[in-house]
Amino acid sequence: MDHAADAQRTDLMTITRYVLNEQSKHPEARGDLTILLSHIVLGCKFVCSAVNKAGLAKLIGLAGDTNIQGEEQKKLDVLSNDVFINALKSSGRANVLVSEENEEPIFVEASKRGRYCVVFDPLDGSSNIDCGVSIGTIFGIYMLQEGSEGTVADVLKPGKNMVAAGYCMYGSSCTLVLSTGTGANGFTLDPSLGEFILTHPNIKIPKKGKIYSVNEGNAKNWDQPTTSYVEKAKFPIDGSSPKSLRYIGSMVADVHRTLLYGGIFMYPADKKSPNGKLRVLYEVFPMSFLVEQAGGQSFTGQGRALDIVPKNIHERSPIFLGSYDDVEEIKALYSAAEVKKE
Ligand SMILES: O=P(O)(O)OC[C@H]1O[C@](O)(COP(=O)(O)O)[C@@H](O)[C@@H]1O
Repeated sequence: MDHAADAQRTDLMTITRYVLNEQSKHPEARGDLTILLSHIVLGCKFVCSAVNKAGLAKLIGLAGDTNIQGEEQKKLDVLSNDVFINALKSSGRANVLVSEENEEPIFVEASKRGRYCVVFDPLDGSSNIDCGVSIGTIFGIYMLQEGSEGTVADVLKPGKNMVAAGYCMYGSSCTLVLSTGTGANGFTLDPSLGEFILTHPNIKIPKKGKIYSVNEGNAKNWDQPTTSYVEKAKFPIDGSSPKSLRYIGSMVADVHRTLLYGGIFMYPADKKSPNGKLRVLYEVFPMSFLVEQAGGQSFTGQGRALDIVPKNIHERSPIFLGSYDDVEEIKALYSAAEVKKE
């Protein structure tokens, strides 16, 4: 009998146990973050089951409204948004909420208010919802500033101020990747237990990758550094093999692959959208936080993504994130372009 394997098989590290262990290192937080995260996890489990049975439950298709981004809302967008808002409110630990689907911040009523602010994209990858391709939920968590009762100023802060971030991918398996500032860990939902179990401890992104991920359909509008980077990836001049292009069109799925396999994911600025497409608070920041925790880096074309000080809650930014060396390459191309301008 292989006792070690048995011990490992029976000693389940659930996400709750993991967060409780993390939280024990911060007694001042009184378990509040654990309670908040357990409500986010509940929301992910609900959305996972809704996504899995979307076709059966007539949850495919449009809801009939348009969100602040000008996007037609999908039924699952609206359902996921409601689930997370209610779960966060009922946690009693949330104060200011920012959702991709809501034009204004949501201020939790005083009786249920807590010390955390949550920014989230309830269902990312909308263009892939109806065809069953991997989609996900993205979230970032800030603590209220000292003495604040909870205002939008508590979330218009650099991403490096976040205390935790994560995403949950609804794909062939349901995987939640989380960081509370001490590394990034992946948990897979065991449907038979209804529990997220630690399956990817202490994720370390490969220092250099063989994959680049970008919507090449926008290539004609790219700036020079992005064009040069993709050109080099396809036609390397140093005798190395060309990189492979992988693009799912769901940021959660593209970043998840990048975290595990290495490489670079980018949504650059272009002539049509000079600030890129992806939103700083609930897409760029959480993903950049996780990538940095896994040993990679995240760049905007001008600087470190987590140093951005957002001016509004739906602000967009170009993003280049992934393996340390790959992002270094694109940073070098941007600084060379800067030198040329001078
Ligand atoms: O279709 P495009 O322009 O390549 O954009 C794809 C990107 O847009 C997104 O779908 C934006 O997110 P939403 O679906 O939440 O609006 C990202 O997941 C993805 O990386």
